[in-house]
Amino acid sequence: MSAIQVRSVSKAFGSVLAVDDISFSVATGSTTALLGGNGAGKTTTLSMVLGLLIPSSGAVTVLGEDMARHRYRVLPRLNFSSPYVELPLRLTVRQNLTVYGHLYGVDDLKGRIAQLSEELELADFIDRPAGKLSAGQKTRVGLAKALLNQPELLLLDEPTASLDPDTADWVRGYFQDYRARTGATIVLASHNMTEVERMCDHVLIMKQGRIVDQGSPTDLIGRFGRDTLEEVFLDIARNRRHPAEAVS
Ligand SMILES: Nc1ncnc2c1ncn2[C@@H]1O[C@H](COP(=O)(O)OP(=O)(O)OP(=O)(O)O)[C@@H](O)[C@H]1O
Repeated sequence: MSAIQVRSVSKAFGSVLAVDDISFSVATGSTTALLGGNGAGKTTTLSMVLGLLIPSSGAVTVLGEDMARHRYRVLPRLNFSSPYVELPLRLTVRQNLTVYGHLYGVDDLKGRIAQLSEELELADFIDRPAGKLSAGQKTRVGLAKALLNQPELLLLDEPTASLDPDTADWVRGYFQDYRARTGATIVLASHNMTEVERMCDHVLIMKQGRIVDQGSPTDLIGRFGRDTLEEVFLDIARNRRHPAEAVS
């Protein structure tokens, strides 16, 4: 079964068509990447999957539920992190996690926060206001918030943005382990192609609101006659669509 099915979905903001008639599905238990240049429509797509934005047309099914009709049934089973969503800045990290934990109805919330604090190394700043954290510390708190309810579906918008290479590497390993342990489905939007090659079984490439290519990293690299996903990304961004054109 698919964890996500998106069928003929478009989203317009006034005259801007941010997402233009896309269809795709995400296999349960997979890690899928949503790639594309700035403004390609990735965040808009993730927001529609989360039910934060309503499509202008088309249908989104998440964990078997139609998001237009039953999104409240499915919201407790998913979660997300985004560097663009600020947590309340005056609340401490612990207070923030407590508020979100109550919203998600987490059992043994104190224990869960202690566990995440240890796993994501939040102890040094857990009683500091969220507004007084470094960018990398905020990212880690956002990831802890996203894991509070042990989601079956995790949507990650640039999960390693602002993290130093060592912490970013550790976070990637953490999510791979989380998926292996829980069978969760992960969808991530990322500009880091090495991260995508390491973590993802499937890649959806967006450009100007449309899905222009998809496949496993190995499949895409092979079809474009390239060595890395970064080179494939550049070929697509620069309209060098065929392997024969791509070798220059
Ligand atoms: N609320 C909004 N009102 C008007 N236009 C919007 C709105 N949100 C997004 N857009 C436009 O929709 C298009 C897609 O934006 P989106 O944020 O989905 O892209 P993205 O692929 O996530 O880009 P980035 O990599 O820069 O984060 C862009 O042209 C953007 O300017």
